[in-house]
Amino acid sequence: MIANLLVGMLCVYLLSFTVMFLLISRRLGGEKMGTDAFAVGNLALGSAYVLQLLEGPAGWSAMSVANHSLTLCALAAYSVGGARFFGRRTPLLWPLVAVGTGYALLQLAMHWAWGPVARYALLSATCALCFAAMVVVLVAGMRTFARDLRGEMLVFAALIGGICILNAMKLAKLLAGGLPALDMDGRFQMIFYVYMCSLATIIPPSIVWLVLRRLTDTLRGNAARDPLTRLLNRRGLTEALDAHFRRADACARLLLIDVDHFKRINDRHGHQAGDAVLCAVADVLRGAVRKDDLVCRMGGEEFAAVCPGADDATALQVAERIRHAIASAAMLQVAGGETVRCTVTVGVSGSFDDQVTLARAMQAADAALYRGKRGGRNRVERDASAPESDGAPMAGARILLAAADPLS
Ligand SMILES: Nc1nc2c(ncn2[C@@H]2O[C@H](COP(=O)(O)OP(=O)(O)OP(=O)(O)O)[C@@H](O)[C@H]2O)c(=O)[nH]1
Repeated sequence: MIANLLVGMLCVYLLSFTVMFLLISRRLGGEKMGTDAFAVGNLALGSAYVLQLLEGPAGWSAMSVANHSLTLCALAAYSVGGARFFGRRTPLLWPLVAVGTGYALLQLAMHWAWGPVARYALLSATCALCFAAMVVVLVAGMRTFARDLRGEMLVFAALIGGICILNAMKLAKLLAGGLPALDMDGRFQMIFYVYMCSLATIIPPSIVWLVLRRLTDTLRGNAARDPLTRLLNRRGLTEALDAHFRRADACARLLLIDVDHFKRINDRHGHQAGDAVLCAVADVLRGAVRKDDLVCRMGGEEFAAVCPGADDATALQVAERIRHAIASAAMLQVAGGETVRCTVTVGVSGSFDDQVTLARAMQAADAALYRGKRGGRNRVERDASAPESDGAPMAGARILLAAADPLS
């Protein structure tokens, strides 16, 4: 009686979360993060338990065969949901049809060859194996595809490990005592369904939490990135620098990088070509800086690179590397075979070590950049007010570099 009540509660949990997952997946539109598959999984498992309530004591009936097949389909749907959550394009419909039909035929064969106990034992053994495989995938995922969700994967692995053990115990009981082991008033079935109810209470909201976490991470990432080039934007740079200054008190230097005569590229080749050139510049910048440097699009055709821990000499080297890399790169091939090239002028600040001194560094780099523009473009200028420290090899306040301007 109590076990039947628990199964009834299970049906309510599972079916209400079916609706919840469906609503979330509709709301998410394109990137559903597996919520559609989780809805199908819950629907299949909820329906299986409804059939179990309707079919009465364990035995042979079409309802029981459908119940076992739906249970297996639910496991397949949850696996597909998990794979989709982690970005794998996994089909849902044909695996479910294959699992459902294949398992129904297998049940018939088992029942015909070895009788009803074998059919129930097959379900417990298959479930135990599937859950064990899920635990292995979750634990492996903690080191590979789900490194950012270690805690969550551990909790899922522990919960699923529990139901795996209970299924293995059910198998042992069935093999030892036959169908009476599945008596719904027995102690074991009570424990089994209390555990299942706990799982149904904990796992679906945890999946909703995972989806929420992914969404907020994506939103935060989008708010911190420039949509055209996917470089950090000003806000992303400020946040990244906050995090850097919290971790280390080493100073940094700022490079302001402005594409020369960018308006001419737009005017000559169109705004779309201009956008493509900005993306190509962003790619060159990514490749020209060191691993720990931050690259950002400040807006328009202006970019910035922050070099944490760099002294004057290093910052100037990075600036010159960037200038040279951009000047030598073919940015875009336009109709008629013409190659679009561009140059940049770079203003290098003195050192800064927090947000307040960053604002000053920004002004100084901007002033240096302005001088570079007035001085003919395609060059690196350093902050004239900053003392030449750290053995910087610059003799004067500025370096003027190969100034052949391909656009002038
Ligand atoms: N294609 C494209 N153009 C942009 C974007 N943002 C700003 N621009 C254009 O960039 C041009 C910047 O022009 P200016 O500020 O005169 O600078 P410039 O032509 O690069 O000249 P100097 O900086 O003095 O060398 C303007 O024509 C803007 O419309 C963008 O996202 N895409």
